[in-house]
Amino acid sequence: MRWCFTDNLQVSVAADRETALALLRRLEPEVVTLDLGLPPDPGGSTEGFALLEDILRLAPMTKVIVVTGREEKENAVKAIGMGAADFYQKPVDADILSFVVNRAFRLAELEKENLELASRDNTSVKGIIAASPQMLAVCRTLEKVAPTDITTLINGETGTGKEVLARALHDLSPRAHMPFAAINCAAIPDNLLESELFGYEKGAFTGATQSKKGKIESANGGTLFLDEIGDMPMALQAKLLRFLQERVVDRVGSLKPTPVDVRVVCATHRNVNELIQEGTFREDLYYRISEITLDLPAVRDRDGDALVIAQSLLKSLSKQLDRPGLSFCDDAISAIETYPWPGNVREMINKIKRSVIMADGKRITIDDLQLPLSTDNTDANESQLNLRKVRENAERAAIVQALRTSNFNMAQASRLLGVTRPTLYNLTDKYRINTSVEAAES
Ligand SMILES: Nc1ncnc2c1ncn2[C@@H]1O[C@H](COP(=O)(O)OP(=O)(O)OP(=O)(O)O)[C@@H](O)[C@H]1O
Repeated sequence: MRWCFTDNLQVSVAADRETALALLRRLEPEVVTLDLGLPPDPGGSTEGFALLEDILRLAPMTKVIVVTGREEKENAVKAIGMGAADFYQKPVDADILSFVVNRAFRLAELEKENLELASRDNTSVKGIIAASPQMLAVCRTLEKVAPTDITTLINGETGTGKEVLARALHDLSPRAHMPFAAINCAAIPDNLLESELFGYEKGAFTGATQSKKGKIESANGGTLFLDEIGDMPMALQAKLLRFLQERVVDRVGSLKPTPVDVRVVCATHRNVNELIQEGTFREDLYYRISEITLDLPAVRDRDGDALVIAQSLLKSLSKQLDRPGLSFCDDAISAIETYPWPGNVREMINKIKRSVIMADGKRITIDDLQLPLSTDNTDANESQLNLRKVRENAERAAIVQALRTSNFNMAQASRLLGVTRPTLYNLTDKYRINTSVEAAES
């Protein structure tokens, strides 16, 4: 088969599964052509499929082209289903095979470029510090939803940033220059919520000496944020539903409906489906408010975000409290990474504020943070492609850890790692490590 390919391709040939895997580990080929008929089952396909599975497990980016016999359409379909990039039927035709192989190289190249772009990607949503894939996905959805007028429901535990997200939806919308009015439905007594939301006319009740606009009207042209919508009393839910359907408000004590143009964003930490089952939330209202739902993950479910948010909060809070030059000690870093943060970002703000005030020296300890000592010993030993990958992963992890420990100070991090600053810059370029906390904040 060697002669099918042009001189600019390096071709290595393996006659069995073991040799093929050894070559895969040593050479990390971008493209593999795989004949399913391998010994000890040259007439069948079991060994070929086993090898396909091994290759895709060890090096999932490899483009595998399965070479099958003329009558083996089923095998070709099965291989593609397992993750092969393409298939090719024997007998070998040099032109067609080199075309298929070149196409696979192009695909590999495009995927690599894509991955690079994605790894550079970061949230650019104002007020949201995040670097985890989970939050970046939320931010991408938010950017798509923001310019529309669609009624959006944000679900998330307390302190996850639902209000921050609602403001971002407003700021990224054409309504950004108009008002953003927020009301917390759980914080206002039931008997006052109606007049707060819908406003009232003079004389509507004792003490109503003047008419007053409600929150809905004050958001006219902009965005109305209804926080803790799950806590809205049933009687008001009917009135809100009418507003959402007809886009007019009836002030308390008025017979004349007023048209209002607002985009509505709601949020809750409660499970609305359960509330519907219990009979405390109207199902028809739920469908109205959840044209799109955004599920905000808890901090513990965002890979790597806890420390990124903590470092950024430390920076802003130490500035605010006039305690410059503070950083977390190693134990504190591990504790931040492993603590489950039940109160999410709000709890983080409180704990870090306390630690900034309490720290005796320049290093913040777990006691300052009032966090338990981490007992985590991660690094589940996954099968890795080869020693170079193991080294690279370890090297990358050590650099990231040193940068975090030194609060992204390159000079300090290079001292911790025992390398020169230019070497550290080369390494962060090589592993495309973001060297500024600000990049995750912007
Ligand atoms: N990703 C984030 N980056 C930076 N700050 C954040 C982030 N998420 C939340 N915050 C901050 O955490 C605090 C709590 O956020 P927010 O009030 O939006 O949470 P919430 O989910 O609406 O909480 P609740 O359910 O209790 O109303 C705010 O001070 C907010 O600025």
